[in-house]
Order: sequence, then C-alpha cells, then structure tokens
Amino acid sequence: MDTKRALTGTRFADLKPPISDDIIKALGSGFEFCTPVQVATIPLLCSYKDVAVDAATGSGKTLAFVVSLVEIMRRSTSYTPKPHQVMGVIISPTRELSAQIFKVTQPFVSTLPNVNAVLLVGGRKVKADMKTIEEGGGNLLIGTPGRLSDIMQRMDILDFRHVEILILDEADRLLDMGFQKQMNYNISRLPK
Ligand SMILES: Nc1ncnc2c1ncn2[C@@H]1O[C@H](COP(=O)(O)OP(=O)(O)OP(=O)(O)O)[C@@H](O)[C@H]1O
Repeated sequence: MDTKRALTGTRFADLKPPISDDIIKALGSGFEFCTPVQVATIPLLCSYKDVAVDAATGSGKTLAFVVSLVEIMRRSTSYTPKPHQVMGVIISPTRELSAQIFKVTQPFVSTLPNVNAVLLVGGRKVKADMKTIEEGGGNLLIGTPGRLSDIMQRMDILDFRHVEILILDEADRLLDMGFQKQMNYNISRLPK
C-alpha cells in the first residue's frame, strides 16, 4: 500500500457527525476506511470549522474536502437551491487540478438532485462558460482564480448570498502564483 495513503481503522460510515447514507453509498466499496487526513478533517469541516491542511500528495485531501462539501451542501437550509444560487466554491491553482477535483466531485454531486457543478478554467471561451451557467445553473463552482473572478464579475445572475463552504486547494500556491487580486475579489463576493 502507498504509505502516504495508509488507512486508519475508522470507516467513513463511523465518522461523527455522521455522513449521509447517499454519500457513503457513492463512496462505494473502494472507499470504506478513512486516511488520517480524512479522519482529522471531515468531522471539523462538517462542523463548519475553518480548516487548514498541510498534507502530502496522495494523502486523500481532495476526497476529504469533496465529501465534506457535498455533506454540507446536502444539509444546507437552502437545499434544494435555485439554479443560480451558489452553495459552494472550490478554487485551485491550475486547470488540471480543477478538472481533477471536478471529476472527483461528480459521483457525490450526483447524489444531490437539482445541484449543478460547473468547471470554470481558462483556455476556453468565457462566453461558453457563461452560456453553460445561464442555461444549466451553477450551484457548485470549481475553478481557477482568474476564470472564476471573470465569471463572478460578468454574471449578476449568480447569487452568492447562500454560499456555505469555500475550499482553497493548495492555498499557498494560489497566493504564490500572483493571484492575490483575483483571490481578494473572489472572496470579497462571498458572505462573511
Ligand atoms: N479513504 C481512501 N481509501 C482508499 N483510497 C483513497 C482514499 N482516499 C483517497 N484515496 C485515493 O487516493 C488517491 C489520492 O487521493 P486524493 O486525490 O484525495 O489525495 P490528495 O492528497 O488530494 O492528492 P493530490 O494532492 O495528489 O491530489 C486517489 O486515487 C484516491 O482515490
């Protein structure tokens, strides 16, 4: 086994506060026991605590925040959301990482009827992203700082008043890479 991903004896199904059955089902048989990072962070995130994680690659960090985020969205009082009501935002420093996170969220987001996740990264036409959001909504926005701030500035239709959770993946890189201006803007649009 990959030592960085050595599993604990704690099952996802044993975590407190408990994770919804639908999410446990979506984890499937491949993900029964938590990694140390998951045991340490999922209960805190699901209790609405601010959490900073400094963990090695492959430690299960992505799954930890994805499971927590979907659990929080599920519990939210605003669930079921209107199509343009944003409930969660995940910002990561590169297109590839954002795409990878988007992929990991899919089976979990699909347990929430009427919740739409959108991938917002550079390298494709911003108008196409706007059309996707206009037509399909955007309850969970996943992307890079520049494209996210671009969309936030252009799209008044998006309602950020009910955002429940903000994830900054690789926060140190997000700030190192000269995204301060966009990050400040993005965060300024979210509820305190
Ligand atoms: N509890 C678990 N049981 C088995 N496999 C797991 C578990 N958690 C994560 N994994 C697998 O371990 C790999 C790394 O997980 P993940 O991407 O969440 O880690 P990470 O720390 O975010 O890594 P990176 O920073 O490299 O993206 C993935 O293939 C994921 O499916």
